[in-house]
Amino acid sequence: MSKLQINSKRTWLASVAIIGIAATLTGALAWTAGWIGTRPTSKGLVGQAPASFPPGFRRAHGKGLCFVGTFRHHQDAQALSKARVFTQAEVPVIGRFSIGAGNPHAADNSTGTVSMALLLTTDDQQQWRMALNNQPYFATHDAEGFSAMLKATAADPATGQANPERLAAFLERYPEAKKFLAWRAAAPAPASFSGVEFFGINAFYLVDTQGQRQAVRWSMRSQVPFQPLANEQRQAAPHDFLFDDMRQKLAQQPLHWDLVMQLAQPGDPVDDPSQPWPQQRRQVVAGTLEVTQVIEQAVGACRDVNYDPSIVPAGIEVSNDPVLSARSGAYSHSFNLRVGEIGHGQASEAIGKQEEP
Ligand code: HEM
Repeated sequence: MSKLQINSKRTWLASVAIIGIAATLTGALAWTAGWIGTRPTSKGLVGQAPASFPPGFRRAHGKGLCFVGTFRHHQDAQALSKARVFTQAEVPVIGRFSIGAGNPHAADNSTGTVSMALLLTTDDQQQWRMALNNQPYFATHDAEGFSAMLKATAADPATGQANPERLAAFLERYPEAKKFLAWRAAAPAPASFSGVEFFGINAFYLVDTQGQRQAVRWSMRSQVPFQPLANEQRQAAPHDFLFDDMRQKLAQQPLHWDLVMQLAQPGDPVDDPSQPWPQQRRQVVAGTLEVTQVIEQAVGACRDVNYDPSIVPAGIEVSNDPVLSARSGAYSHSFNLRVGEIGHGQASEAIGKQEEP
């Protein structure tokens, strides 16, 4: 056996190489875990949400109402995708209406964001999960931009307004956000979930029986007209007006939304959710959702669902949109936290149980 020569050049070179490899691996681990650098992690993204709410609730969109319904495909969808949802006559749906606020006790007029989440399960146990908002596109091209926008538009405690310098610095880095902020300022608030069009925002691919892939973005377009709410009415609206309206409407009759696929053309930006495709792109109605009943979220099946939009069945594929993968990580982190709190008996309110005396 040869002896280790401490003073030899080879030994030193080998030591330097080993230290270098160890440092690179440690750095990579620290970066992946989010200990160093500015890359957003799931923990960091969820950490942006207000934290002082009761345990067991979603870290974003905490206030919600479960619903059940049925999805029925339209024939036109079959040419685009081989997914089982487009051949099975009726697919059961577990859904959720929510508002954008994190606080499960927020007033319904506290945010302009209203949302729909869907879980479709076909008879072969494949699932398609979606989480859609009333905004037609995302503010920024990546998830860092989402965090940066929350900080840049937060009210300065001294003035009650966004800090103009911080906002200008954000817009210099994310100029695409200007059109989103303008849209948000002008968009009429909804008087009801029932007339809202909900957008999936991120792009996906539909895959047909021949393996052909078509990039699409989808929305759930209501079959009843949008009802806008004037500012003064909105200020005076009761605390739970949006959810109470759904409880009342669905006690009378079902509501319907069409699943609309917008088809990209070559050159349309597939992986940037801040860039909507031209209005005139072909649209295909792929099916209709019938919502029949709402159930309170503390006891409804939607409570323990993680509506991760990257869970899609065969016949649908995710795109490389970085916001889609960031969402998947953030939802899973939020889900693990809230289900952990329920599992540890810390979340009596979230599961509708009285506190033990
Ligand atoms: C970087 C971007 C985003 C982040 C970090 C983020 C974060 C989150 C988190 C943490 C939750 C709670 C998940 C749970 O506990 O189950 C959530 C829920 C939700 N998000 Fe996002 N989100 C992002 C983008 C979007 C976009 C683009 C949309 C719309 C297309 C959207 C729509 C929703 C909806 C509808 C829910 C409620 C789902 C439910 O009812 O369970 N989010 N989001």
